[in-house]
Amino acid sequence: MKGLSGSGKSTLACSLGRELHSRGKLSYILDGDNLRHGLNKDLGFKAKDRIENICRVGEVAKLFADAGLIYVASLISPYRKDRDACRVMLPDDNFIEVFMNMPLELCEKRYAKGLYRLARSGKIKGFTGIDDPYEPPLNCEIEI
Ligand SMILES: Nc1ncnc2c1ncn2[C@@H]1O[C@H](COP(=O)(O)OS(=O)(=O)O)[C@@H](OP(=O)(O)O)[C@H]1O
Ligand SMILES: Nc1ncnc2c1ncn2[C@@H]1O[C@H](COP(=O)(O)OP(=O)(O)O)[C@@H](O)[C@H]1O
Repeated sequence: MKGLSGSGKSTLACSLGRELHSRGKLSYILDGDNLRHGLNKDLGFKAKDRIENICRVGEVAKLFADAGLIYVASLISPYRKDRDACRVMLPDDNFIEVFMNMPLELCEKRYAKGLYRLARSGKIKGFTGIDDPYEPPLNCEIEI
């Protein structure tokens, strides 16, 4: 799942995880926001750190896929180049890119964490969708 904050990535990832569980499939959700508390806690939001973040999640996803698990990666993943690098890293039938194509205004309205407000007022710099870019995918399998 890729998309702006508030686009519904985590919500959909959780629903999918529950559905897979109910069908007896072993799955794991790799949520960007959560991984940033552990595996990726040394990373910030400058382009270089986001690239490293996405690369690491791609590597973990590869391990999960090798172990026969279904992974659901839920990250903003704003740069096309890094998403495409993950696509190359993972076998074709293991990679379904889902783009949560929600208008920024709707994301901003739904987002409960208050970060858009801080970004709008300049208290947070480099917030995706406000003063950091989001490059929409050109070749995703699913667009919502
Ligand atoms: N500057 C800036 N830009 C974007 N997002 C920010 C920023 N600072 C903190 N946050 C919080 O981090 C969450 C996104 O982390 P990700 O790992 O998915 O981002 S990325 O893929 O590396 O771009 C994101 O949460 P969700 O999008 O709701 O998961 C934000 O809560
Ligand atoms: N399909 C939907 N319709 C209405 N509200 C939604 C939908 N999906 C998510 N939400 C709500 O929008 C907010 C942001 O969703 P979330 O999954 O946390 O987004 P993200 O992980 O992309 O930041 C949450 O309050 C969530 O309950």
